[in-house]
Amino acid sequence: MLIDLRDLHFAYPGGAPVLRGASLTLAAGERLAVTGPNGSGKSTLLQLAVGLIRPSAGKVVAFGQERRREEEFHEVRRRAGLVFQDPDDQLFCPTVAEDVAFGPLNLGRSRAEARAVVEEVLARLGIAHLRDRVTHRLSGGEKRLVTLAAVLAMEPEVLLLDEPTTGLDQANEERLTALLAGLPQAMVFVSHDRSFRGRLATRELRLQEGRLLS
Ligand SMILES: Nc1ncnc2c1ncn2[C@@H]1O[C@H](COP(=O)(O)OP(=O)(O)OP(=O)(O)O)[C@@H](O)[C@H]1O
Repeated sequence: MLIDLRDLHFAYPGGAPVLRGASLTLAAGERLAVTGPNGSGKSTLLQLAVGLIRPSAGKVVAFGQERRREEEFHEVRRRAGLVFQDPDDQLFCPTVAEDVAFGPLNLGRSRAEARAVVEEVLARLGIAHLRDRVTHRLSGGEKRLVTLAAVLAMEPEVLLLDEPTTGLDQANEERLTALLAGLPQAMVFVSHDRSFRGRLATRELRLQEGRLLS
């Protein structure tokens, strides 16, 4: 099992419980869709999986080990790439090329290697033309594709995607669906888009009243 979330409980400070015994497993080769009403805790679940927040009860097991401390989650975040729901939470460099190169450079790749990865990933996503653009001036859909490029550039073993098609036009949604369907990585993706889920998911879970139901 790549990711194994066991009986997670979670509430934001001062808030009502969001998760009340949520469990999920992700095996190699799976593309698991998570659905559920607005505010049901789907983004919260992805953030728990990579340790950006910690459960009040339950276990996060990732890549064969239980993860509790911050250092234990560093490895999880290297191996499982999270694409945030809001691209502005993810992009922080002046230009697209710098944002996409940041991960590979941080993982110890040389400048030349990082540049090659940037070119390759941008081409795969059909956004080579955005390479030298100023990130914060991109459109919503363009930003989303750049966040995906930034995560794919790190070649994670698992992808965690929070509403990856929001803001994409039909052509880009088609391209993204084909790209994701062709990737070898297991993924968990949150999506309200039924047709996208239908085309990509190998399994679907619904988050309701704090628990995941199949
Ligand atoms: N940082 C935070 N502090 C306090 N409450 C939060 C925070 N983030 C989310 N919440 C609340 O926790 C609940 C779950 O939020 P979450 O974003 O996980 O839902 P979601 O299922 O992803 O929703 P959507 O489909 O609208 O994206 C919501 O009620 C939300 O308002």
